[in-house]
Amino acid sequence: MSVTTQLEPTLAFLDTRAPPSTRNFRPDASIVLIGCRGSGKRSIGFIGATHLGRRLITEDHYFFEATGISRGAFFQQYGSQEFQKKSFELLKRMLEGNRIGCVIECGMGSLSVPAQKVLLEFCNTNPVIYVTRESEQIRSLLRLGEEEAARLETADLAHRNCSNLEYFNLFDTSCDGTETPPENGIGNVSSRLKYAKEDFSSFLDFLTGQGVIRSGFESPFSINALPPEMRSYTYALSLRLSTIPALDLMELEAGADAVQLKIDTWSPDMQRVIGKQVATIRRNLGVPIMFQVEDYAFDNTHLSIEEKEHAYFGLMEHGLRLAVEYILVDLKYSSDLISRLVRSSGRTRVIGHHLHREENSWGWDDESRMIQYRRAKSLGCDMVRFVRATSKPQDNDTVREFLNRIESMPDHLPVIAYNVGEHGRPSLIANRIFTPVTHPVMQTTVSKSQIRQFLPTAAEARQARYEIHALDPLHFYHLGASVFYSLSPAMHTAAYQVCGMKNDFQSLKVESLEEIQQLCQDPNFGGAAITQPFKVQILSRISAKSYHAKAIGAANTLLPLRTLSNGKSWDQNTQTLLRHANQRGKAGPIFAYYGDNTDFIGIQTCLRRNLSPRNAIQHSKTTGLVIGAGGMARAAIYAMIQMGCRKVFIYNRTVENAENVARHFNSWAAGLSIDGEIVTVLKSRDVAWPSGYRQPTMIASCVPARSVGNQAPANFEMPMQWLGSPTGGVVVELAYLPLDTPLLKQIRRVREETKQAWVIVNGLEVLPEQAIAQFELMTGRKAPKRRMRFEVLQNHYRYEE
Ligand SMILES: O=C1C[C@@](O)(C(=O)O)C[C@@H](O)[C@@H]1O
Repeated sequence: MSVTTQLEPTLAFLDTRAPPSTRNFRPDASIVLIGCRGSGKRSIGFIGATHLGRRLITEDHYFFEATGISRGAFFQQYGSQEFQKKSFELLKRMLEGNRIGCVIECGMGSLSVPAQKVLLEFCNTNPVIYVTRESEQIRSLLRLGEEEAARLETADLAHRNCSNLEYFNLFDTSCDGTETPPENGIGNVSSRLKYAKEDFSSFLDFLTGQGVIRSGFESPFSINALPPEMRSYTYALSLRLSTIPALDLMELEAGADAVQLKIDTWSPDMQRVIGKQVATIRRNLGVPIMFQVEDYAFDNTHLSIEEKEHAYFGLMEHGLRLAVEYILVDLKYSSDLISRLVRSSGRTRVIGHHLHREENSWGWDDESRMIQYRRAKSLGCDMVRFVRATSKPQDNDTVREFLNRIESMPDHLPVIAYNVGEHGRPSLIANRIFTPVTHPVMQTTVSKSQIRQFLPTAAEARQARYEIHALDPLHFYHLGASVFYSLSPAMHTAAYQVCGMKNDFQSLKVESLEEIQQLCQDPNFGGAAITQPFKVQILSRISAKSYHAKAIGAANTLLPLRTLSNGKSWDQNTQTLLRHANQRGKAGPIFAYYGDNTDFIGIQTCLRRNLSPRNAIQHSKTTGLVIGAGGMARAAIYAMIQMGCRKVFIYNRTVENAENVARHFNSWAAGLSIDGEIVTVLKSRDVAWPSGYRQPTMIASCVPARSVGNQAPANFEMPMQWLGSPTGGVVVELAYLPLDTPLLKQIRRVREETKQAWVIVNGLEVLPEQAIAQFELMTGRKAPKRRMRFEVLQNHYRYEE
């Protein structure tokens, strides 16, 4: 094959058309899914519609509704020509009639040429996502022979040209039974597609732009509230595409804020490889991706300069299709090509990249760099990155001067600037945005690149900031009346160690709010996990609360508010709170507190993960049931409401406490103009399930399974008349001492007897999820989730009687 024919897929695309769309869609634009049979579009569509609360339209169903017969039957009855005509007509109508508010799954109709034209046009206004997955998986799912599979794959490629986005539907280990159940030995009907749910939901959050906007307003200390380039000192783990297969990406979590994915090899058909690795990084590390195509990717290709340029921009287009969060474009390319890329970048932020290799120029004083900065800005780049390969230590001093020059300009762009090479480290440590870092695992298992051997790890970079007192060691606590058995210290301490933080975390038994306040006045106080009986009471000592803590009426996370570096104290303004969030990690006098709630996040994460498609939430029909009336019960009710459930029942031994909780939520809901009573009390265990309501499919038990103080253990078992859901549901047990509570034993029994699909989530599954969110609130850094979950499993046996 000649070089030119090899290049065709990339070149043809770039040369003959304008970018397929600007990828700027209105947030409610309908999302269209296309792809071959077996790619998983239907499940993905279902996940997407549930996540966004939209209507799911499938082409097959639409066809059936319109014609009264299935596509197959229509084909049989009217022949191929008539079928093609009808199919096209209906596809067009389905798309054009549903431009907003839906998730649309296209079936086989999208393979015809006229349909692809319509889809291409749709790309101008709507996300059209090509869903693809591992060829072997499609083959085995559809039981195809080699030839048939090859034919399908070739036909499927046409989908790439009539879509503007691409989603690689990574194999989900929660579906094949190879995964150890999370509840370590208690036995479960494991939920399927739990990773796919998380992956595709975050893909959509990015596309619709909902994530950041919502977080900033609702919880200003959440790490999603500010894009990484606006946070202080962020790290980008540098990964080369070709080395990923040799790595266990799960091992690489270490407090990096992004992954810098360097495309270091090239072949004309590598889209699938890149798609798969982008999906793998997302699933394992869950941080934004910075996509960069290296010049040396083309070293062994014998391409001409022009062909390299085409291949480079072909890969960049592919990065945009995968909706990477950041894309780096080399400023050496022509202004035309760069602005074309910027125009089609949608929500992806474009970083103009400028690399200087020469040793003998004027260091960072060189005017050419300012020229490049201005050019990048005028071309519409969102950020600029300057990298200088140097062997002169004095170059580190001039980086700061260069940055000062830029930062003194009005409306300047965020700028990344550092030296690489033997003497580059001080400038890497001083750089504020996306400092490239490596990981200890890569230093040993993957051959070192010349530059990588001089890169710090995220932990080292952070430690260096402690040395110059830019960060202070802080004290964190777990505070409550009976905290002797908490697993929080183990989880948080392990996470500090992984991330190179010099904090400590201890559990302390406290008797009163005064005692809490006294402890938390220390200038080195970093934050506290608050537990019973203080979750509700603590609100009286908190000046600023997240939207969630306010709505729940309880906080489990207490954070200090200190004087800001600009001398200002605080006000309720979100912008001011974001500034406080950006000062995390520094000690100083405390004058007020901020409260948030992560219990609801833990519960919601577990409910979402484990709710089967048959029990997907329907506003008007789904009901929830919460046992208990403490802070955790409030969080459980809120989690269910946040997921779209509009009717939650509550039962508690002391009815009056349940009534207080119900009153709280009902007046909150009235303020949001939600009609009717959202929370209703079940007054006794003997009452029948209220008529007119479906049986609950989401249940959370928030009562201790052991005795607390002089209270007897709840030993709660569910009245059988409340367990009548024919489709089962999810039961979340919040207690984890003992792990196998009377309720869980009962649910397993019921499951055996009735064969109803009840999924059990035990306390050890929720606990790390709330702690992960809490660590992120407390430190502003991505939590090492795997490590925190591992600590729970390692340590809980110590507390079992
Ligand atoms: O309720 C809990 C559990 C917990 O108190 C623990 O036991 O570690 C930690 C709190 O953050 C959380 O809200």
